[in-house]
This record gives sequence, structure tokens and C-alpha cells, in this order.
Amino acid sequence: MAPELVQAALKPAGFTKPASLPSWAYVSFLAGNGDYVKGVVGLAKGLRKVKTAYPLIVAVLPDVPEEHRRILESQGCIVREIEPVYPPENQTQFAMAYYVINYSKLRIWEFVEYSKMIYLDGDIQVYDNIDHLFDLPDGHFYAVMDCFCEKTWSHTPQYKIGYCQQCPDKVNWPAEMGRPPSLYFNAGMFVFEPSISTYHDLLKTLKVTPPTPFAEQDFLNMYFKDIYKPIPLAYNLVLAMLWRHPENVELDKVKVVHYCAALNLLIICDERCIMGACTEVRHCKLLEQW
Ligand SMILES: O=c1ccn([C@@H]2O[C@H](COP(=O)(O)OP(=O)(O)O)[C@@H](O)[C@H]2O)c(=O)[nH]1
Ligand SMILES: OC[C@H]1O[C@H](O[C@@H]2[C@@H](O)[C@H](O)[C@@H](O)[C@H](O)[C@@H]2O)[C@H](O)[C@@H](O)[C@H]1O
Repeated sequence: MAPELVQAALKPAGFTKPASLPSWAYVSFLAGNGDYVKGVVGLAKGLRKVKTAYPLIVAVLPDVPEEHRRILESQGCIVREIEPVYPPENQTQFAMAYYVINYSKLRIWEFVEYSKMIYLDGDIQVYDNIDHLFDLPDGHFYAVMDCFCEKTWSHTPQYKIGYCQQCPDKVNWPAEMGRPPSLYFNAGMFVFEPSISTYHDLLKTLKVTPPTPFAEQDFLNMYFKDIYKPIPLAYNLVLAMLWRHPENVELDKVKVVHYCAALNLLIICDERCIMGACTEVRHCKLLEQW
């Protein structure tokens, strides 16, 4: 779909809650007994603050303790336990060792009581209502394009030559390296349609797909390549964009911020010290944390 059509579909309609809400929902993913539950609580609070009309489902692995599940339910979340999904045995070095558990995100395609869902990582915060994304035309996979400039991408040819899809004209893709990479999305936020047939095909395809450094993100990019439609950066501002491609960031239009794990910077601002994005980028000093 032409970008202008995507833009048109993204215009927030005059929001009136329909008599019977369509079967749409937000969904997040939680594993382990660590601090990610705090992120998901923050996400639930953020969605409530922007007055979303739809529920937040949290797909939890069996290792999420009862206490954390109760906390999520006290925040109005619908908690659904899922079984882990593992990729085929392989010696792959994941970009982050724990990424292997992120393949379990694939279980959300089984949530077919919902016709359309918006997936949000637990380290994401929503600052503006994005319910209008549910109105995007069916039959596509919508997500924001990622950036290849962080060290976590150092294993890739694009990182090695300084190519990034966020600024494709800065370093041209050399002809001798074949075709440039297809548009590649960040899998921390996406709009999708649950489907049992797609769910079974995802798992079947995973069984014969060797794991790669960005785990299920690489897998989803490969699987949905033909129906992927980029949506504006405002819907998933990966923090690195603030210092890698500030020219692409219109802060006042940002609706969703993604506080990625590879963020190894403490952003200190004259007025306050925060971990994560800062709205006054010009005040910030970026410190290499470690
Ligand atoms: O120990 C973990 C690791 C990851 N996650 C979930 O998986 C998502 C993706 O992992 P992460 O955010 O670390 O990936 P990033 O986008 O930061 O690379 C998180 O946001 C959480 O929702 C989790 O619940 N527990
Ligand atoms: O398991 C793979 C993960 O891949 C992605 O994280 C990456 C990606 O954003 C890179 O572009 C950043 O450089 C990096 O820091 C960050 O960790 C998804 O956000 C996450 O949900 C999850 O799918």
C-alpha cells in the first residue's frame, strides 16, 4: 500500500466507542520472575492513561510467578499462560543470550478470539492513543523499520559497511554485495491478525529454520516479508534512533517509545536523570554506561 494510504489510514478518527467493540486487543509477552513485569505494568498504565478502548492480554511463560500474575490482573490485564517455543538446536550466537525465549512470542498467533492485535514488548511505553492502528487494512503485517547502527548489529554486513535502511543514501549498497537487505522491522511492536493456520505454519517453518542472532525478530521478518508494511517511526521509537538518526525523529509526533535492552547509555538531562528516552534531547549528555 502506498505510504500516503498508510498515512491516511493512520489519521486518528474522531474516536467514538462503538456500541459493541470489535474483537481487537493489545498483547504483550512476559517471561521469568525478574523486573520485566514492571515494564508490563507500566505498559498497562500507559494504555489506560491514553484511554484505549481495548484490553491488554499478557502472554506469560510458566516461569512467571503467581504474584506477578496477580499484579498484572490488578492492573486490568488478562493473563494467559503459554508454553515456550524453542528454535531448532543450533550453535547460533544470539545478539543477546536470552533472546532464545523471545521465540515464545509466536504463541500469540493462537489468540484467535481476537481478529486483530497490536503486540507491544514489555519495555515499551505508549504516550498517545494508537487505537486507530486497528483500522489499518487487513491482510498485512504492520511494524516500524529498525535501525542497524547499534553494536548488536556488528555481526551483519550492513553494519560492517555502515549501511542503514534509516538513511539508505548515506552509504550506498555495493553492487558486488548483491541486493540490499529487504525492509526490516523491529519486532517490539507490530499489528497482526491471529490465525490458527498461520500459527501452525509459523511453528512448522521454525522447525526447519536455523536460529539467527535476532531470534524471532529475524524469523518474523523472513516469514512476513511479502506482506510487511512499514508504519511511521512515531509508533515504535527505538531509543537508538535519538542518537543514530535524530534527523528522522519528530519528537512531538512520537506516540510509542521502545526502551531497548541494548541501550547501554544513561541519558542525563540538566533538569533530571532518567533511564531511557529524554524529551529534551538537546539538554542530554550521552554517557557510555559500560
Ligand atoms: O527475561 C525476559 C526477556 C524478555 N522478556 C519479554 O520479551 C520482550 C523482548 O525482550 P527485550 O525487550 O529484552 O528485547 P529488546 O527489544 O530490548 O532487545 C521484553 O520486552 C519482555 O516483554 C521478558 O518478559 N523476560
Ligand atoms: O529477540 C530479538 C529482539 O529484537 C529486537 O530488539 C533489538 C532490536 O531492536 C535491535 O534493533 C536493537 O539494536 C537491539 O538493541 C534490540 O535488542 C526486538 O525489539 C525485541 O522485541 C526482540 O524481538
